[in-house]
Amino acid sequence: MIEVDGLVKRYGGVTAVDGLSFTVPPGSVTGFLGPNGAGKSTTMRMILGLDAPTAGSVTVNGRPYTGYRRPLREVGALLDARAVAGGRSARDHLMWLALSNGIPRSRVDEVLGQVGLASAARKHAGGFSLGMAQRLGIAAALLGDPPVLMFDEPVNGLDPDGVAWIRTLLRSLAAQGRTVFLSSHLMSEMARTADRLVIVGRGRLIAETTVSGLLADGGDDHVRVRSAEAGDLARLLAEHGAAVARDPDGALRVTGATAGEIGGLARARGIGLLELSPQRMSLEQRYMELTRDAAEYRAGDPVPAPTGSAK
Ligand SMILES: Nc1ncnc2c1ncn2[C@@H]1O[C@H](COP(=O)(O)OP(=O)(O)OP(=O)(O)O)[C@@H](O)[C@H]1O
Repeated sequence: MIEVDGLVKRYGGVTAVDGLSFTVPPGSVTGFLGPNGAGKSTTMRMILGLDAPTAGSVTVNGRPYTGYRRPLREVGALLDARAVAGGRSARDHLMWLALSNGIPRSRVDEVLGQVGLASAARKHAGGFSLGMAQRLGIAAALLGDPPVLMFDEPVNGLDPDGVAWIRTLLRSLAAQGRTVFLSSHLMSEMARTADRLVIVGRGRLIAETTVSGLLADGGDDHVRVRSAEAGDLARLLAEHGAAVARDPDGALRVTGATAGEIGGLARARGIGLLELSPQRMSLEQRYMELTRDAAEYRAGDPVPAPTGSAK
């Protein structure tokens, strides 16, 4: 369990984290989401005691991370896959970590096998591809068999096989009852990996929810209906208490009635339908809507087509 309480971090005039409170419970994968610059990495560094909070506190299984004598046995973390001394072999790197944390040497070969690096164990980590470096970082996180695991953007730069492998690994670690916390700015990735979501923007909490909860809160569900007798249908639906608006292409945008109810009313009145489709806001759209005001950098309007260009 990770408990973040009123956390604040200021760097000079920049407030990177601004009164953040949330909980990461065991037994599930919790995604930490937010646009670039939202304060995710800063928060993760404070969880690991690599940065001191300006205010507030954070505990891991009830104690500050820095209070643990053998921290790798409590929390395994991958913050920056490239932060491995390049001259060492993968095996030596892990061996050094194991010895300094009182972890049996036999764990080194175990975790190298688990992440698929057994055949590269004696190669210099400095020559590793990004995917291999990510795997080595994950091996280091798993080394102490810790109950809490934390990963900053673990799928960055990985090929689809690597992404699928990490997803399965994270889910199995959570299924074993561990606390799994990972950051990403990609909602699509989180939707497939996380159960719970902590969404931040400009250092503040925007939502602490589940993937299904976020979808259910969408609030913009409607039914799109097209008919050659759209005017009659719109009047009929309004008489039955539905709200009807027009899309630019002439389709009706109906709220307050299900697709089944609309179809039933139209059939009873002999009105033919050309299209009847329930519309749900996607997780990605919902996320964009929530973080719209929090994005630090946002693209401007699309570049207009040159005038007089052929269509
Ligand atoms: N050491 C530092 N000194 C000054 N400002 C910093 C420092 N570290 C982070 N910041 C600033 O704090 C804010 C939050 O940065 P942080 O890296 O935590 O965000 P993030 O959510 O991890 O972003 P990204 O998705 O781009 O990695 C940013 O405005 C960043 O410029």
